[in-house]
Amino acid sequence: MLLSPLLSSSLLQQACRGLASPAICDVAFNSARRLSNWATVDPDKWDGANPAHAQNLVAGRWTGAARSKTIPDPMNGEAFVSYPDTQASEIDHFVASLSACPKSGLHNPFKNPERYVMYGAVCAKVAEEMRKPEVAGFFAKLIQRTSPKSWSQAMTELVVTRRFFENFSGDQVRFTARGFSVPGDHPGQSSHGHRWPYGPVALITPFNFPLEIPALQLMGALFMGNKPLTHVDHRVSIVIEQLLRLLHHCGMPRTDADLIHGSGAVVNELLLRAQPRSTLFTGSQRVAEKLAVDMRGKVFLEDAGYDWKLLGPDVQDIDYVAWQADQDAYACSGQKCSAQSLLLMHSNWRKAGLLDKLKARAATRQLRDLTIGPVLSWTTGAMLEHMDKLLRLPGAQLLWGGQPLEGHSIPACYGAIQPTAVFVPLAAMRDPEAFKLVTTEVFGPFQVVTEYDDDQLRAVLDVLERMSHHLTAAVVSNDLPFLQEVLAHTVNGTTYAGIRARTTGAPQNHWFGPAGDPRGAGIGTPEAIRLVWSCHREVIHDFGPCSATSQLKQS
Ligand SMILES: NC(=O)c1ccc[n+]([C@@H]2O[C@H](COP(=O)([O-])OP(=O)(O)OC[C@H]3O[C@@H](n4cnc5c(N)ncnc54)[C@H](O)[C@@H]3O)[C@@H](O)[C@H]2O)c1
Repeated sequence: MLLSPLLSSSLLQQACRGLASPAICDVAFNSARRLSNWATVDPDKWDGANPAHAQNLVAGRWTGAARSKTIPDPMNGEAFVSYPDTQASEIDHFVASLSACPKSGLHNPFKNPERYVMYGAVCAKVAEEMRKPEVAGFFAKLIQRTSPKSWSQAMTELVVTRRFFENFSGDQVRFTARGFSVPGDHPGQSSHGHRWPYGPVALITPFNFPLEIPALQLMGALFMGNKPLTHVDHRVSIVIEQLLRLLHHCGMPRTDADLIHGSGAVVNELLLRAQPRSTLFTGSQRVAEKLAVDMRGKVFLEDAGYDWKLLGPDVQDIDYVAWQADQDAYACSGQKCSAQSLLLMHSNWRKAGLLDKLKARAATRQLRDLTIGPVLSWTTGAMLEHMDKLLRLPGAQLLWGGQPLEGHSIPACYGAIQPTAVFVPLAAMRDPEAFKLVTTEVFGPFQVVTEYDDDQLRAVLDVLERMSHHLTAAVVSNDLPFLQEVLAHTVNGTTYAGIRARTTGAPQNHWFGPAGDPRGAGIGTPEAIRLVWSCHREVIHDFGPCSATSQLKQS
């Protein structure tokens, strides 16, 4: 694959101009001048010579730390963000701020109910701001600079976030906190189920969706009356900081949420000391399992994504299916927790030429427009080493890719490889070690492809049964008995079914989260918010009258 020789901020401008409408691009690069004074980053002048300076937020005050660290620009290695490198010795304020929130929360159905309405108004105002092209462009640019992805992917993240704010405008926050009542046994008695806050809570999210994931979870926590301590991966946390500044501008009380930049280890120490009553963690399986132990089970988890797509026997709309498969595997350089990691195709699809179509699509991805780009949590060497191990399995072969990207200045701490696919025969996956290797999540532009015949559906279902994580899945078929069979024997929390099925997408209008684990969280919808950010409290009203007969009946 031939790549453009220079990659820096001008490359990002090309990336934007390559895909967005001209009007949106112009505002994206002239946004800072027209933003209100809440923003502290100017995307027009943001580079190593003019780095952004991130700040922590604690008890309503923006603060720093004794030391600071810098983040390399993923496109050229220039130190383009400095952030407070908060040490364990500096977390007292955070502990005190979180501890100041009572278990009954900042609001609940009996306390400060006007705050439900207030958050509906804040959402309406934020949505209004995000509809302004200069604000949309500002956030899309921040997303693209910190977690490089094509302009259309960055803009989609902004749009999903904006629609979420639209969804929860007006009375929708209080409707989300809706309870129920059941008539009692005698006059004056009725039982009422309420959605109750946990009070002090924590929220930890990764780098790949710097705006959408923390924004949706942060707001869910706030809607239900909690006080969240927020931590987003330090490589991208400048984005949520800017959103918090916009939220304050739109009327959110400054003391409602805290933000800590910096290392996960310090946040771990902070959680141990502050003991939030619930923690939502989105990120790797390794950290998820550690926090589950450290927090004695008081966690909701959205962890590793090893997601599969099963192409049924009925070949149709092959160009659409190829386009969707390419998007699912390689958009955002494969750094979506919902990315297609394993493609299981019925042999009819191979015969119809699907692999050639997929290979041709992968070859059109370019660094120039960020349809392929830096990988933030795997180095080039680690991804290629993993590929080599897979290629040593019996019958394995490289389908496409498998080379480092060339002609760029992406720093060596990050990865950069071509969109890659390795074929592994279904039979090879019977071996437990091979299965472990095949189902290791590579958080980059990497997928495993396999093939099955009519008489091998059981073997396919066995592979799916043996997987440990069940986030997204796609069953690409309009063959109803086939769909029925597969859906009946699988468990993924977000499963797409039908010829248009995908593994990625995660818009604000449907549940997104794993299934098959009682700790599994969800994001975005009223049901997800109720599950993750509130618990059930039953209040039984029993006001009387207390007649002599009712005393007799009880004895
Ligand atoms: N299931 C989902 O919805 C979802 C969504 C996005 C990403 N992911 C997963 O995230 C992973 C990619 O992100 P990563 O590898 O950078 O994740 P990671 O687990 O290393 O980091 C995630 C977050 O945890 C923090 N952290 C790290 N160690 C910590 C500790 N000991 N205590 C508290 N916080 C700590 C980090 O600072 C970061 O904010 C992939 O596995 C991907 O599938 C899952």
